[in-house]
Amino acid sequence: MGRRARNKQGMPPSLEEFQKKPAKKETKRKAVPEEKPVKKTAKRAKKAVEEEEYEDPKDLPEVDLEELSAAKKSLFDDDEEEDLQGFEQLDDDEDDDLQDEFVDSDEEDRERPMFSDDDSDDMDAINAANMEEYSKKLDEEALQEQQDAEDELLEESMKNPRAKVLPTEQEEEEMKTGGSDLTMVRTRMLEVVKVLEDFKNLAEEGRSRTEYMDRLISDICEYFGYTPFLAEKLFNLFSPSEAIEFFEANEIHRPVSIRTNTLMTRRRELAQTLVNKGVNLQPIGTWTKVGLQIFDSQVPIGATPEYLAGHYILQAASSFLPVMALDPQENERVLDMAAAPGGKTTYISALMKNTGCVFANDANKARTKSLIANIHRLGCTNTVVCNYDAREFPKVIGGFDRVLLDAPCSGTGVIAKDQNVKVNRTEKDFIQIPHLQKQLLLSAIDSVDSHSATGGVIVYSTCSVAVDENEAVVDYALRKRPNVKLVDTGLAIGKPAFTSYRGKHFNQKLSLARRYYPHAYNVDGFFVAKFQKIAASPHDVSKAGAKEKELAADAEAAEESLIHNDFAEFDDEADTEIMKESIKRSLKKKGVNPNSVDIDKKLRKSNRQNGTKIRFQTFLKVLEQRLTSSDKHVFHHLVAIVSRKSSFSRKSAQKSVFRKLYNARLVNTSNRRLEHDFRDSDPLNVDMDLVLLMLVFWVEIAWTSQKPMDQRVAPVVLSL
Ligand SMILES: C[S@@+](CC[C@H](N)C(=O)[O-])C[C@H]1O[C@@H](n2cnc3c(N)ncnc32)[C@H](O)[C@@H]1O
Repeated sequence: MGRRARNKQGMPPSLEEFQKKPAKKETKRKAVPEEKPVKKTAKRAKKAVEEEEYEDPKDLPEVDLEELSAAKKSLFDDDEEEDLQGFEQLDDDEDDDLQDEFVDSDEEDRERPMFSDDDSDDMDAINAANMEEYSKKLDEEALQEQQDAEDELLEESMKNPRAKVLPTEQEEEEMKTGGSDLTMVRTRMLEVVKVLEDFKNLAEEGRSRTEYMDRLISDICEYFGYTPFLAEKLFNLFSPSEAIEFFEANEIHRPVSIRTNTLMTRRRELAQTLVNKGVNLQPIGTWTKVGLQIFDSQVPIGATPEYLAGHYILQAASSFLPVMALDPQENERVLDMAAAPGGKTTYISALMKNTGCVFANDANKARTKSLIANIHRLGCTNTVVCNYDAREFPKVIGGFDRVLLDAPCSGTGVIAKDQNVKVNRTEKDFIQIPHLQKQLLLSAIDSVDSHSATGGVIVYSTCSVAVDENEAVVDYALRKRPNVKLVDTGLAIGKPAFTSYRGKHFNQKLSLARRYYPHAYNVDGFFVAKFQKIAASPHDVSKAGAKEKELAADAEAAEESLIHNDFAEFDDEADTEIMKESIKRSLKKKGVNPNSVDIDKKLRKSNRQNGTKIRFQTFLKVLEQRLTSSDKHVFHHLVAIVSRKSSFSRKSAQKSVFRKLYNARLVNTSNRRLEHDFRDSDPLNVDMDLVLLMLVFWVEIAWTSQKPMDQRVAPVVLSL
C-alpha cells in the first residue's frame, strides 16, 4: 500500500455512532470519567476527573511492576498495519476512547494571545495540578453532598412546570446589592435551559423567550466568569443545553498527551520505556498511531532522557489533526506558515521521514527560538526556519506542494488552558483577527503549486470555535480564489462545519471542514479545513508583500462588510461638500447652471427648511450606539453594493449610503417635498433594490432599538 493510501483515514463514524457506543471497560488508569463530563457540573465533573486522574497511590493495590509492564506492552503489540485496520473499523471501545482520550499540550506554547506550547510550562502545570487534585480529594464528600442537594432542588423545581424560574424584580435588586449564591445561579441556569427547550409548556406566563435568554447569559457570565459579549457569542454556537456543556467543559483541563517522534522511535517502544519508568499511559484512540495519553507519572514527563533525546513531544491531540489532514508526502516541498513552536512542523517532518523540505515560518522572531529548539531536539533535518510575516508569501518563495496555515487566533477553543480568554476577547478581536486570517489564507493558497504531482493542498486550522475565524474565513477564501475547492479532511472525528449561521450562508462544501469541541470529544476546540488547488491564478506570481496585501485587504474588507473602525471619520466639511454636490446635480437636472447660483446660501436654506442639525458625525455616533454587529453588517453590505454599482470610492459610497439613511430618516408623511428631494438629491440614482435593502436595514434598527420605525419607513416605501 502506498504511503498516501496508508495515511488516508477511514470514513468518519457519525456523531450518533460515537454516542451510541457502549461505555468502554473501566480501567483504573482511565483519566476521564466514564460518564461524559458534560453531564456534570463544572466542579463535579472536574472532581471526577481529579479522582481518576490523580488517584492517590496509597489507595492502589500493590502492583508487580514486571506484570504491569507486560500488560502494558500488550497494549502496543499491534503493528502499525493492524492499527490501520482497526482505524477503518472503529469498534465500540475505541469510539469511547475517542471521547475520553484526547489531550492537550503543545498549544500552550502558542504565543499569547495566540496560544502557544511550552513543554516545560505544561509539565509544571501538570505537577501542580496533581498536588492540587490530591488535596481536593479530601473535599469529595462535602462536594458530593452539595451536588446532591442541587440536583434535588432542580428535580423539585422541575415538578412544577410553570415554576417561577426567573427572579422577580425585588430578587434582582437583592442580587445586585448582596451578590449571588453560585449554587443558586447554577440551578437557575439548568432550570432556564429546561424552560428554553420546552418553552411552550414550561415558560412562566407573560415572560418572553428573550427574558429567559438574557437571564441565562447573565448567569453564565456570573457563574463561569465570561464577559457578556463572549458568553453570548459562544452561547449562540449551540443549543442552550449544549452551550452549558461547552462552558462546563472549559472548566476542566484536557488530558495530557504526547506524540511519538517516529524519526527516533516507535510508539510501542516508547510506551514500554515510559511504563518501565513509572508512567501510566495508554494509546490515544485508533485514529492516531503516534499519540499516547498520560494519566500520571512518577517522573517528570518533560524531562525524561527520552524527552531530551527527542523521542516524543508534549502535544495536544487536537494538534495532530491539521497535520493528518495535510497528509504530507515524502520528498515534497511543504510550507508551515505559522509554525512556532513547531509541534506541527516536527510532525510534518516525521511523516515525510526527513525527506524533501519543510519551510517552517513564523512572524515572531522570539518564538522561532522554541521552534528551532524543537526541530533540533526531535532530529528534523529537512527543515528550514524562516521569519517572515506570512503574508509575504509567495513573494518570498512559492510553488509548494502543500501549505499548512495553523493560524493565529482568538483561542476560544482553548479556554480551559487560558482562562484569560473569557474576559480579554472583545468584538474588535473578532474583526481584526479574521481580517489577518483571511490575508494569510489567501497567501497560503497563492503559495501552492496547482500542478504539484503529489499535492496542491492547503490546510487551514485554528484553535478557535468562533465562526468569524473559521467558516467565514474559509468562505471568503473560496470566493476570492475560485481556483481552490474544499475537500474531505480525511479525519475520522469532528463535526461538520456550519454551512449557514445566524442568517449568513456559506459555501455548501463547508460541511467538509471539521469542528472539534471540548465537550464533544474531550479535545481542545479546533477547526480544520482542507483545500485542493485546482488551477493557478494570477495571484500566484504576485510580488505583493504584506503591506500591499494589507491595503488591498482593507479595501476588500470594507466591501465584505468587515471593517468599521473608520465608522465615524466623516466630518462637517466633507458633509457639506457632499450636500453641495448634491444641490449642484439637482440644479443641473433642472437645467440651471450651478455656477449661477449661490450654493452656500442654498445649502443654508435647505438646512433650515429641513429643520435638521443632524450631521454625519452625529448620525454615525447614533448608529454606533444603536447598531448591533448584524446591523452594521447590513450597512456595510449597502456600501459594498453602492461601490460596486458606481465608480465611487469606498468612502464616497459610505457617505452616499449615509446620505440615503440620513434623508430617509427625515421623510415623513407630512413632508412630501423632502421625499421628492430625497430622490432628486440621490447622487447615485440607486436602484430599488438598494432602497429596499436600506429599508431592511432600518427595520433591523427598529427591531434592535425596540422602537417603531414604520412612520419613517412607510413613506419611503410609498415613494418608490
Ligand atoms: C497557533 S500558533 C502556531 C502553532 C504552531 N503551528 C504549532 O503547532 O506549534 C500561531 C502562530 O502564528 C504566528 N503568527 C502570527 N501572525 C503571523 C503572521 N502574520 N505571519 C506568520 N506567523 C504569524 C504567531 O507568532 C504564532 O506562533
